[in-house]
Amino acid sequence: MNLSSLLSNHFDDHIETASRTLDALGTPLEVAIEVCFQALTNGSKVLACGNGGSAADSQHFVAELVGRFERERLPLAAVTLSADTSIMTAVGNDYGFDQVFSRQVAALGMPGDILLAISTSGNSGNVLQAIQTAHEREMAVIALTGRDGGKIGQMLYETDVHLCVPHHRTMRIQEMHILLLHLICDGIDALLLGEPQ
Ligand SMILES: O=C(CO)[C@@H](O)[C@H](O)[C@H](O)[C@H](O)COP(=O)(O)O
Ligand SMILES: [Zn+2]
Repeated sequence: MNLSSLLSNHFDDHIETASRTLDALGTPLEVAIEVCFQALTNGSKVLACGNGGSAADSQHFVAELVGRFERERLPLAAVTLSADTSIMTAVGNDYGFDQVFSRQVAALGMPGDILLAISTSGNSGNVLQAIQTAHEREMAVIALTGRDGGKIGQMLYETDVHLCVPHHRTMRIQEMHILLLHLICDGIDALLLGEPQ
């Protein structure tokens, strides 16, 4: 086992994937920033969800909106749907795991709000149900996926934003997702505060 070549292959693949992601997703990423900016400055909010590493990513993103990213600004309205263990266990236990996010979207989501849905496969049942409920609530959806976008890619509306990372490995897709989420934060700050000095 040559660890050094294993690691260097990862770095090479990461860099190459970042470049392909910019080519593939630069335009929809700009749209995602505009959609978030419009909603957050119009009194609407972002609800974010995902499983496993994507649950952590949704919390990370929400923390940067409610707290701050790099510069001082007003707090922005965002809630993660994967952090409340009482809701997760009660809804999971009483209604099924597929409803742990959709139930919260039904409770909190208003027309004009945004659902930020994260799934590397695009096939997690609870994320699919959250998107369906968001559509019923007249919310816009920003979906972060990978591979071929899975079932999420097939259920999004034209007005939604799909950021599908062009890679097949979960780890690499997640690495690009956190980059995309940081760039959404930076883009929102640029629209709110102007270009960084
Ligand atoms: O972080 C990782 C793997 O890097 C895992 O925790 C991963 O997020 C979990 O297996 C998720 O359940 C995968 O769900 P999804 O991305 O396919 O929606
Ligand atoms: Zn992981």
